[in-house]
Amino acid sequence: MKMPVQNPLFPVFLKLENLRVLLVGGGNVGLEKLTAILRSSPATAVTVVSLTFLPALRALAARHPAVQLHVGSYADSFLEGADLVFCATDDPALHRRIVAAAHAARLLVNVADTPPLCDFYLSSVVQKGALKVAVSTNGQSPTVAKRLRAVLEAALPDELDAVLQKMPAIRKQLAGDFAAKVKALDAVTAGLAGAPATWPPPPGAGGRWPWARCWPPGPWPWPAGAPRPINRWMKTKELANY
Ligand SMILES: C[C@@]1(CC(=O)O)c2cc3[nH]c(cc4nc(cc5[nH]c(cc(n2)[C@H]1CCC(=O)O)[C@@](C)(CC(=O)O)[C@@H]5CCC(=O)O)C(CC(=O)O)=C4CCC(=O)O)c(CCC(=O)O)c3CC(=O)O
Ligand SMILES: NC(=O)C1=CN([C@@H]2O[C@H](COP(=O)(O)OP(=O)(O)OC[C@H]3O[C@@H](n4cnc5c(N)ncnc54)[C@H](O)[C@@H]3O)[C@@H](O)[C@H]2O)C=CC1
Repeated sequence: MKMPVQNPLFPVFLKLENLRVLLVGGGNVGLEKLTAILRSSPATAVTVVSLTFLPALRALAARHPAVQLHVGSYADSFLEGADLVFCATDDPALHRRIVAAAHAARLLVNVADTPPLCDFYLSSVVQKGALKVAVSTNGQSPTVAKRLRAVLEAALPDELDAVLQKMPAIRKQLAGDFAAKVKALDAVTAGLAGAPATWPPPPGAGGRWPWARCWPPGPWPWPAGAPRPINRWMKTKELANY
């Protein structure tokens, strides 16, 4: 029997800085959306249309030269030249009109607080240097997504970025055909995923993500005889110094 798909959303990482974004609404929710956009993609050309703007949104826009503020009411003409649309006003009827007009122009729309009207959702974003992890709960609980972000942020070692910075150079040094390179890269990075787990987890660890709580990895020196935590992140450190 076919299992139902729990989350049919298709994840992609957009080059948002190559696109033009229209954001309608300059209040609290508009500020949240603009913050999320600029945190990941600070050079994005965002046009914000709103009757009023929160001072914090004006301040954020002032720090990002590609953001333009238009004081006034939304009009369909703002959709011309937009690639992606965010609705964040306090007017649900306006949101429905914007979605209809945007869809007529084959544009994708995100409507704050109205999942059924969204073509895409925002995610909670974990960032460590070049590494980016996006968390989606399929709209079930943004709060759980936010909590998971914090868990992952704490669990992922800072050395991971050093590893990522080194990988292109390592890849360049490898000889052989594509398959041989994949094999060599798999071998170089085996420590990231391969260290065998110990069970039961060490004291202080537990719950669903014992390894996540093992970072930093427990007391030092580790008590004699106590089982070692999973040491995949120690391997990461070694690889960072490769
Ligand atoms: C469907 C989705 C569409 C979209 O907005 O893209 C959506 C919808 C709704 N959000 C609501 C409320 C809250 N949203 C947050 C926070 C975030 N919401 C985000 C995404 C999403 N929110 C998309 C699904 C994401 C997923 O799949 O998990 C995050 C991840 C990304 C971002 O927005 O940047 C960001 C966390 C960023 C971070 O910190 O990492 C908090 C918590 C807080 O603010 O602290 C609350 C209050 C607590 C609560 O209700 O949980 C409500 C109810 C409104 C009401 O009750 O009136 C709806 C509507 C509904 O659920 O019906
Ligand atoms: N602030 C929050 O954390 C939450 C908000 N909501 C809901 O989300 C909606 C938005 O909330 P906020 O951002 O706090 O409201 P807000 O009142 O701070 O912002 C709404 C913005 O929309 C603009 N606007 C209204 N009509 C417009 C039009 N025709 N053209 C252009 N701009 C227009 C206003 O000028 C204002 O800047 C509300 O319906 C609210 O009930 C729901 C949950 C939490």
